[in-house]
Amino acid sequence: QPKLRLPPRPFPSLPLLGDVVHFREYRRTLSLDSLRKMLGPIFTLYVGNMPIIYVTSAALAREALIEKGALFAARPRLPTNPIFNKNFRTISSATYGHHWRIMRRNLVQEMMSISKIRSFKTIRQKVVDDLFVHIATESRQDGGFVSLYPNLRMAMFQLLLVICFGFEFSQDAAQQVSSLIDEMLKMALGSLLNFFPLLRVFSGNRRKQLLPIRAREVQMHVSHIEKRKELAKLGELVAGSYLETLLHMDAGTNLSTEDLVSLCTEFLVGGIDTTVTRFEWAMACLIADPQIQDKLYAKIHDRVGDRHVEETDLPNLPYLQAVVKETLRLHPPGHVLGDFDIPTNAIIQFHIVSMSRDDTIWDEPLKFKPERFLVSDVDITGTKQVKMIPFGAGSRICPGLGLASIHLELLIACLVQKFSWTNVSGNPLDLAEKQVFTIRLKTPLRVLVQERVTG
Ligand code: HEM
Repeated sequence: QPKLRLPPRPFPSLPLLGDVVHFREYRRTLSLDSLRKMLGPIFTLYVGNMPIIYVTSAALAREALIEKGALFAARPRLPTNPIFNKNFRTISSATYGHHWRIMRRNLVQEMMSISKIRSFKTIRQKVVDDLFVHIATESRQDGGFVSLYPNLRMAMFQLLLVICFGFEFSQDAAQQVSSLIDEMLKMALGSLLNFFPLLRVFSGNRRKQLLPIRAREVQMHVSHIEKRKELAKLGELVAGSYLETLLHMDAGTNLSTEDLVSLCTEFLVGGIDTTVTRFEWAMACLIADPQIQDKLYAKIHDRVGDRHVEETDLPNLPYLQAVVKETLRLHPPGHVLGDFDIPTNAIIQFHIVSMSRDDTIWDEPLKFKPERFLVSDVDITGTKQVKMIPFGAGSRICPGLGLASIHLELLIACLVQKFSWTNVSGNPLDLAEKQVFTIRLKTPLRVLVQERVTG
């Protein structure tokens, strides 16, 4: 192999191990941020014999993702991927090519149009009403306290399962899907096999662990597909589900039952944890700064009065939209965006928090300040400029952006309108982060809620 001219690196790495022995040191003293200050906006770290190139500047991200988008639209074929993604047939794992294009087009055109998103309004309202009941019941039973994350996650499962399969799930059935997806995510993420080719002699063991989980996933979703068939005969389906669009796709697409299973799981994984954890961050920031929470409540009240917030109110609530954007800026779902194949065996990662917390772009970048979005119009898709790209940018930008924005805005508006949220621990709210698929709060929110008196 010709010697690569790679971006600078902090240490000479050890044979076979790469920089891995330095990782504890990085974590203790050298954050990626300090490496950026030391080495510049692009640098290389080695894990095993694989170079990982970190891009931390908005300008370089724009050049790569927008100006040279096609080059960065590929995805690496990591050895842990094929089982859960059915040989790279899902949208997120597919190679940039024909299959990816038609599957993505189906998702965007058939599920993400404004009219389609609105068509699920009734089910969203029902999920919000059920959530109110759960929160009120839990707070009565627990001295006014509520654990937000589990309530929110269950609500989001109930919602996305209907949009995905076209019928309502009982709490138990939704819980079963949620537990299996948790198990899959734990097994699929962060495998050392991806980075240390020598360890691949052990990949047989890993397959043995993954295959039974995959078998349960297939069995579970096949039973959902069968149930959908039965309900269709009885005329009892919610029209327009994701599964329905997949079943109506051109026969030339050749989707097998296993493909359908993987695509439905992808829809749920893509749409649930990303949104729920952003929601938890938003609430944490509103609780940590009661003045912002009060201001948001007042803006909602000014606009809608004592009736419930409805989806048609959302475009008229700019401060709510600013709260959502500020949450996505300060707490995007991951610190790095995707792994992109570039020539040779290198992986390139876009370190998106470096951009959205960059003090040359943002005034007081670490402060939660929704007002910043009221004075300037920031494009969060990266099309006009890259300042923050929580949904990615370029050809592989998140296709669920519109749906996720409605879910976040609606849930925050409804919960802030209905309840006031307080931290009564006497200590400042702990906003430390941890990564579990997405970045979430290390200490889950358990806070005091009080129903607001209206009228
Ligand atoms: C707050 C919520 C969400 C955030 C922050 C988010 C963020 C992201 C990000 C950063 C990517 C990777 C982009 C890349 O690799 O360049 C992505 C991809 C994707 N997301 Fe989302 N997402 C959210 C909600 C959703 C929803 C609601 C759905 C669908 C129901 C969804 C489906 C997908 C899919 C299918 C991909 C793969 C796209 C491709 O590779 O072409 N996401 N998302």
